[in-house]
Amino acid sequence: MEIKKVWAVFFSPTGGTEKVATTVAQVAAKALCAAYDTYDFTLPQGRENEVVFGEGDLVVLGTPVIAGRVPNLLLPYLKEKIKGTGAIGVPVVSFGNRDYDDALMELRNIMEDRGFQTVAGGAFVSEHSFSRKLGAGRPDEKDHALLTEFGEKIGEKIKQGWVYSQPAYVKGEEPIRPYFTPRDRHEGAIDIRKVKPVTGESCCNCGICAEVCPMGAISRDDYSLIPGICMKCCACVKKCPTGAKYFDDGGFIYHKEELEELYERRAEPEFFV
Ligand SMILES: Cc1cc2nc3c(=O)[nH]c(=O)nc-3n(C[C@H](O)[C@H](O)[C@H](O)COP(=O)(O)O)c2cc1C
Repeated sequence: MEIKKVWAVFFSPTGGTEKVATTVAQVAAKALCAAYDTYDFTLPQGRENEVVFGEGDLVVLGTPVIAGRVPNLLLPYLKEKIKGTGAIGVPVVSFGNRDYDDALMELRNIMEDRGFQTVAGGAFVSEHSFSRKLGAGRPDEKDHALLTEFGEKIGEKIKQGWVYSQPAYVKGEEPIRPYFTPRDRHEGAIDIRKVKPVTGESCCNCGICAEVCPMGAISRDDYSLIPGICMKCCACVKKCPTGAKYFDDGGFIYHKEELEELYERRAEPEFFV
């Protein structure tokens, strides 16, 4: 099977998933002596048109893990606008040092349904969207060695004459489990679905927050207003040059602090080739 082009295709509000998908795809392209290209569907304009891959393409498709799953706000795009038509697929997810639960298996299943022939899959750690502590500095040198090993193994597997017979094995449970729910001290569910960041006085009206919001949720007339849906990806928080955007919701802060406390240990990437 000849691979002509290896693609890194990703949704990456704060850059972790992009690092994961592009590193794996670049290494695999080199191993297969194939061309390399990227497709970024982080911003709303990147999700307007259909993207069709086909025979001769190897697509490394990456999303962050949200509540142990593929981000539900991306499902319409993934299930309607990305087509595999026989391309080889590699699902990759990046998670913030807690766990990836069933996200990798869910992404593999979506790729299969969209006509990709999955050959491998992997879950890698990046800094957690909510935090500067959780997964800080990840993917680091040790992660890069594993990302490289994964990309090389994909190349080797295909060069050795791999022929598709069934979806790639990845870790996860089927049926896919429900979304991970944060809990308070009394085991009550913390519902952060409607929570949105607030804007402090240091806002200098540069508009970067509105430009980087993957949901196009921030008003272009008044950057302190968020009329659209917020997925809490924290692109606006982490990319604000003056630190003006932040979350002040009690449930959100409790959950973030609890994550930082409970998941201080180093989670390791896992890949399946
Ligand atoms: C709403 C939300 C839920 C998340 N849930 C999880 C989770 O269940 N497990 C985990 O380890 N990380 C979780 N994360 C962290 C992201 O998966 C992680 O930071 C990811 O690398 C971000 O990708 P990006 O840098 O490409 O934006 C969550 C992030 C957000 C915004």
